Amino acid sequence: MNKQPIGFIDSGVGGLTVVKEALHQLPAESSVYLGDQARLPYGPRPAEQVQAFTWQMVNFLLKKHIKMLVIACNTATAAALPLIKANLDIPVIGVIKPGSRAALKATQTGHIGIIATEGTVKSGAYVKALRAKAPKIRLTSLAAPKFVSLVESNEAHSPIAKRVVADTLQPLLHEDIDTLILGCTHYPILRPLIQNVMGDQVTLIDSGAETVNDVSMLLDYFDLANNSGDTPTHEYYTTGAPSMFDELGEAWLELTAPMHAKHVNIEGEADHAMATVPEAKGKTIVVASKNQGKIKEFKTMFEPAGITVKSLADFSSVPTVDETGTTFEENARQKADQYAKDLQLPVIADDSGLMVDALDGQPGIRSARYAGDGHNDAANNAKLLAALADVPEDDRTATFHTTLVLAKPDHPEADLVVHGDVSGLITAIPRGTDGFGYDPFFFVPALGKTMAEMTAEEKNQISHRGNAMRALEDVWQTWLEANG
Ligand SMILES: O=c1nc[nH]c2c1ncn2[C@H]1C[C@H](O)[C@@H](COP(=O)(O)OP(=O)(O)OP(=O)(O)O)O1
Ligand SMILES: [Mg+2]
Repeated sequence: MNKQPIGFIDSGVGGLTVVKEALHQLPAESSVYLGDQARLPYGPRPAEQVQAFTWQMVNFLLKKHIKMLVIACNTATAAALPLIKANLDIPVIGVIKPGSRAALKATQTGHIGIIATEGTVKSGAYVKALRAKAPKIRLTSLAAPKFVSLVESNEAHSPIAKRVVADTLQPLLHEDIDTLILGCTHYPILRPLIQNVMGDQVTLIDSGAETVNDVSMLLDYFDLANNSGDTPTHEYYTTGAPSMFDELGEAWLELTAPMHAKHVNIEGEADHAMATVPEAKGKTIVVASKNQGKIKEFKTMFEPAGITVKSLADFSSVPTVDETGTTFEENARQKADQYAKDLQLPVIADDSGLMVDALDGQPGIRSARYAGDGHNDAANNAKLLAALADVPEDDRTATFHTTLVLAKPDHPEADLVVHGDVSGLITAIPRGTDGFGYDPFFFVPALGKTMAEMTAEEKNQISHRGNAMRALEDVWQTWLEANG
């Protein structure tokens, strides 16, 4: 789960056709949009220049901490997608492959038309993408260079637009194409005119809208979707005049509130890949644990800050540290100090457990070994249920506790130590399938759920581990930085 925005770039307002579909299909996602209207159109420009301009847009959006980049412009996708993809460590999506896929799905006759800017047509990107999947497919490409300026000058509904669209598409009418790819994200704004000229028998493919299917799938695949429940935010930037952008944007996105795009100058941005992108990149912390449930939770907490999280699973030869202490803190310190020494890396250790009031605080520091040595959540849970069999619902109060110790190699005196708790009730029947350990039995009244019924984010918001991390606030980042 990730609340950061998705970034969209285009030469102008065309990419808003992709945003429109994203608002519809992915209403929980935040977005940041940049249109390079000052340097539009991109279509007639040499590929090297489109690459340089695209990098400037990308470098601007990276500072907005985007979690994914959509190149919502066919010309930029054709010129720069592989380059940008190879240099960023966030998912990067172009509009050409999704459009091609949808066209192959739609065609019955096996003859597809493509209208696009000169740059896109010249690149052969659609032909390549379509032939890679269907070598024998018949393709007819046509450059429609005037369409972009019609849209950008807000002429899409004028009689001039009607004439230009009819004249431009003339050569396609003698072809027996049954599917036409709108290979520029500006073109869907002219869709009714294009459909009218081509006739109802021709299926129009909106490359940008198709792209949102890929965005949606990749959010799931990389576990990046925003399921925080927070209201999403949408920011719009243009290198041109915001008033024009707002007018076109509000109409196209059918916004009820004013748009307020901001003007930006991106000419000072690097026109190539930056050596270092997000801050804190390259910082690594080792979760000194073998418990996959804990490791996953720490990843959710650290990774949005650009920290690489490793665990003992990545260092199979490191000797196991026994928990011989009599308190959570002693155990957490033992684990943190020894693993930091052995690995010569900064580590975070967690010693945690469940304290049930009706059992005088048991199983406590023995939570992992409650039903005997070895880690067996099922046996531990079974023993807990048996121990509470005669305890009425209201008396089944309990507390989860954690002590976290962050240790630097060979400097135990500099350890950071924090504690966190959460109270709840032990249920008589397990509920939910997420989480780990005692989660299916730990009911949190405030949320009306057991911890195994919560998303990772929900659990972090209220859990002992989340509370302990919050107690460290920004300190841990400075601490980690100082580790070199
Ligand atoms: O959020 C939690 N949700 C459910 N159960 C939890 C949680 N937090 C701790 N627990 C349970 C698991 C284990 O039975 C014991 C911790 O024992 P503890 O020694 O700290 O961890 P562990 O042996 O599983 O892994 P390791 O020592 O490698 O970090 O408390
Ligand atoms: Mg343990």
